[in-house]
Amino acid sequence: MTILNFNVGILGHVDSGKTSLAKALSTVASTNAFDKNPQSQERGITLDLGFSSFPLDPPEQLVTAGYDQLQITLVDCPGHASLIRTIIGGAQIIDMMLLVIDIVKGIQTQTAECLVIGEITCDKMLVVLNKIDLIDEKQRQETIVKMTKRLQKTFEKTKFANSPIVSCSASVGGSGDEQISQKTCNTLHLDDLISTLKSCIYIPNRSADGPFVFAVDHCFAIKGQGTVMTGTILSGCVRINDTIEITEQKEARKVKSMQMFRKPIERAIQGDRVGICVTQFDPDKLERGLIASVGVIKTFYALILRMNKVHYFKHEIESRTKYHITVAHSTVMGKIILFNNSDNSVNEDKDKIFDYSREYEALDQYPTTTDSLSTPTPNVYALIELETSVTCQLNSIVIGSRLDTNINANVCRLAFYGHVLDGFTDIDYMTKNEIEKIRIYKNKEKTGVVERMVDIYTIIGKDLFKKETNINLFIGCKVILTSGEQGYIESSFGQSGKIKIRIPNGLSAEVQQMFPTTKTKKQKQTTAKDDDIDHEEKTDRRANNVKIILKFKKYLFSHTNSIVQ
Ligand SMILES: Nc1nc2c(ncn2[C@@H]2O[C@H](COP(=O)(O)OP(=O)(O)OP(=O)(O)O)[C@@H](O)[C@H]2O)c(=O)[nH]1
Repeated sequence: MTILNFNVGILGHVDSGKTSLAKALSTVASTNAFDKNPQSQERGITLDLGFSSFPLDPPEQLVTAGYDQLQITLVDCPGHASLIRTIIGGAQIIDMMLLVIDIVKGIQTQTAECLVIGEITCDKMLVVLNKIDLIDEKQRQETIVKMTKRLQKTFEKTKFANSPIVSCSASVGGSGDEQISQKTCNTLHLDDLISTLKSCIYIPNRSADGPFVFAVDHCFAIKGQGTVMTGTILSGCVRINDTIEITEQKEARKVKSMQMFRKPIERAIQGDRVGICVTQFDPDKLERGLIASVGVIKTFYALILRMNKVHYFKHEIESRTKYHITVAHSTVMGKIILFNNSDNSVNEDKDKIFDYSREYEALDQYPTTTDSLSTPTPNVYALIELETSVTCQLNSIVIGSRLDTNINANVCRLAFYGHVLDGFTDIDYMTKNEIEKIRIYKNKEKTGVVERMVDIYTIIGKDLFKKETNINLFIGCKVILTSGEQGYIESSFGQSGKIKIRIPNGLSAEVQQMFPTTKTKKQKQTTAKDDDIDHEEKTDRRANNVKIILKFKKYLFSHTNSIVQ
């Protein structure tokens, strides 16, 4: 028997009827489905992901592909704005989205955010106009047609143009803890919904190959059995007796038994929703997270992404700004540094990911940082320094958001999205090897002035560095004078950030005229009058302003001092 488990996320604004719809459609509920959590019941809102399922007759193309059963797993996501982290985590495991819209209210703030999450995480959407029972029967059809047209216009601009829109009433009546078997039948048009859903089913990627990675959404103990972790297999396959690693804890355990919606199973593959039972693991140690084949998942302290801006985000994405970074089921703070790929050969080939660790012949070929991103732009990359490490696999979806924005502000809080290309796995990621691993620099320019000439080959420069700058890092760096001469920094001079610059070809006669040479002891014993003149001249000459320009590249990470020219 080959079963395809197809994961359908139910997303939408708070109170649009997502949980009611999940209840109306499902025949099997998993542990936390339908707001069973006591806090959910108290507050009357969904606080966590709820999983439930129902079977469907497999459509023709599935049968042809060798599946004889189709199981739809519904992932009921919370709608409340403050729970967007959970929604993002849930959306990353779905094959298709059901976007629930209250027909009376139309598109609301979280409807729009859910649309963005859907655009980032999945390819198909089915829109459900819910609560049609609230519209007087005489006006119902007309209202449905009007709302459908309005939504079609909105979706035209998204990747979900031409998505089917169905209307229904999911209300099952009664309180939140009501069992499915007790549902009353005041639902409307659910059959239409189910047949449209069926027409949207496609054959998703389901491969048993590759490393086993499993996104855990709940973890609990069962007396006499062990600890059960429920979740969705993101890649690979798992069998009873396989050794798996609970990644954050770095603890390895053997799979004792497995269930898929209460039926024992021996083996499960990518896309399946299963409960995995292990022994001697304290369930309090894991709430959400990843388990995987040993050594597959890494803990990253910094991530490198290929990323893009969310179209609806009203502000610029600014380098050196902090965002909420959601990867897998974690949301942490991270500082983003944007960089561009200046390697033209890659720009031409969209699918080619440039090698940010390669050596380039000329320094201007290195990727360099950009300050901000105001519109969605291809070929933008980001380095994200995380405040708390995250555990994820390469290629995971990352969403950057400003969840601190006032939730009543009616604006999209999702700022950018991308995929993890690489990352730094060691807390000590500033080691030499790691610096070598990623060669991304920002262009810097410093300007100073010539204070005086020591001899025609040597000048003293100032205003280039602060007193506290470690000038040793810049020794040997090339500088250019605005009068045309080239030179290099030979050493620091004194304690106030001044530098001695060597001009191998010597200063031009014109520049020599401009600056007094350093006085010898003898010269210093001049009269006070002479000294006054000299001082006056110095000021005048400095007004001519021969500037010293130092161009260099500073390594991208904020806490490293590595520079190149
Ligand atoms: N009249 C009517 N009420 C509905 C319908 N669907 C849901 N409701 C009611 O709307 C309220 C919210 O329903 P839920 O299913 O909890 O909505 P939700 O979108 O899951 O809510 P959150 O998860 O908290 O965002 C409940 O009182 C439901 O009984 C419907 O089709 N018609």
